[in-house]
Amino acid sequence: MLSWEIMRNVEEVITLEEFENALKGNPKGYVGLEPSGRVHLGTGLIIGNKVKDLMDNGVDMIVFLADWHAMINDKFGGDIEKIRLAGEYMKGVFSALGIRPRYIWADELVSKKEYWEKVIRVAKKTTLKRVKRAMTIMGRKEDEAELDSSKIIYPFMQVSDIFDMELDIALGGMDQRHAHMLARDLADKLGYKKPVAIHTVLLASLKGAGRMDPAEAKMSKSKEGSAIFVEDTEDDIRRKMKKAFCPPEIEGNPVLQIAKHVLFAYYIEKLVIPRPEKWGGDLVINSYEELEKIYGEGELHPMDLKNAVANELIRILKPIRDYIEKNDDIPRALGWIK
Ligand SMILES: Nc1ncnc2c1ncn2[C@@H]1O[C@H](COP(=O)(O)OP(=O)(O)OP(=O)(O)O)[C@@H](O)[C@H]1O
Ligand SMILES: N[C@@H](Cc1ccc(O)cc1)C(=O)O
Repeated sequence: MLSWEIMRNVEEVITLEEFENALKGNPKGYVGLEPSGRVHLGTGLIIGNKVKDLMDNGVDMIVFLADWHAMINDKFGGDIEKIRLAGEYMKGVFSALGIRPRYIWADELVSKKEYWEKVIRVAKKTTLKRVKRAMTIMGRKEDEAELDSSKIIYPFMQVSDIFDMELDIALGGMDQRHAHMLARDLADKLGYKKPVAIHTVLLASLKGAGRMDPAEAKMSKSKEGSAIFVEDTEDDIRRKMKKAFCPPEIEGNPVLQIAKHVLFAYYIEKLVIPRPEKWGGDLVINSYEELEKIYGEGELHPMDLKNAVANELIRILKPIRDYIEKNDDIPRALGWIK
């Protein structure tokens, strides 16, 4: 039986049976990150905490710092030195969050001839149409390879990373499923280990998702105003929350999503909504389900919800802010703080 902890925030597992079997051995899993900049709630607290859940269940977890992939994807204008600094910074942030996995840089894999053999073998078994469709794993649309065809190589590399590290488990948000499905389809054909794919929910942009595809409307560091970063100051968090989209509906409400997938999933058992005595005094909500019910019935004002969520985020993220204040050399070198 899979525990609640291991399944929280997981949208799909392919397949559950393979996952249960893998956990009986000493499975090796990974999640890949482009060390391309700052860490937001999605990467830090949804993915980061899932890495920890898997480690707590005996999975040898690797955080793969995809420096070469970030170069292909034009992060820091393709400046590999800055990308490496950003990777070192991410390690520090994860450690401050209490997440201490093993780290492997893509640079270690690409230095081997056998790695490039895998890239070619994967490409030989993949149609151009399928690899173009897979470009959403790098936050790009199909036609973005028209002017820069190096982008076509990226999905082949991501699949080859999985094969090269002989992984049992590949973790990522729902936006990574094209890579994992391709790896699963090709594993048997090419004689490599077939990974179990675990996909987490995607936190929506603070601006709201509307009817957009969840992968396109996700909280992302590349989309201005969409994200709360784990190192945001108290003022940043309050300002962003104030502006956040918070409709009366539950569906597609980014503030409720943070309450559900970050706060109640990992950090709190009750949410206290501070309210003046004349409006009934503080409201104590004992579960996410209760919050959804009260909010859905219009019994809780969006502004009160936003304030309560902001208060909790400020408290949870305090260790990260303390860490950054003491270790600001990389953010300074990268020009994030002056
Ligand atoms: N909003 C989100 N909610 C949950 N997980 C996310 C979210 N955004 C990204 N992830 C996951 O975090 C991992 C790292 O993603 P990535 O580095 O692309 O994040 P990002 O900040 O959105 O980057 P970029 O904006 O440059 O595409 C991936 O597994 C991805 O699925
Ligand atoms: N495509 C992932 C990063 C990644 C790179 C290489 C991998 O092997 C895995 C993941 C992202 O954009 O977040």
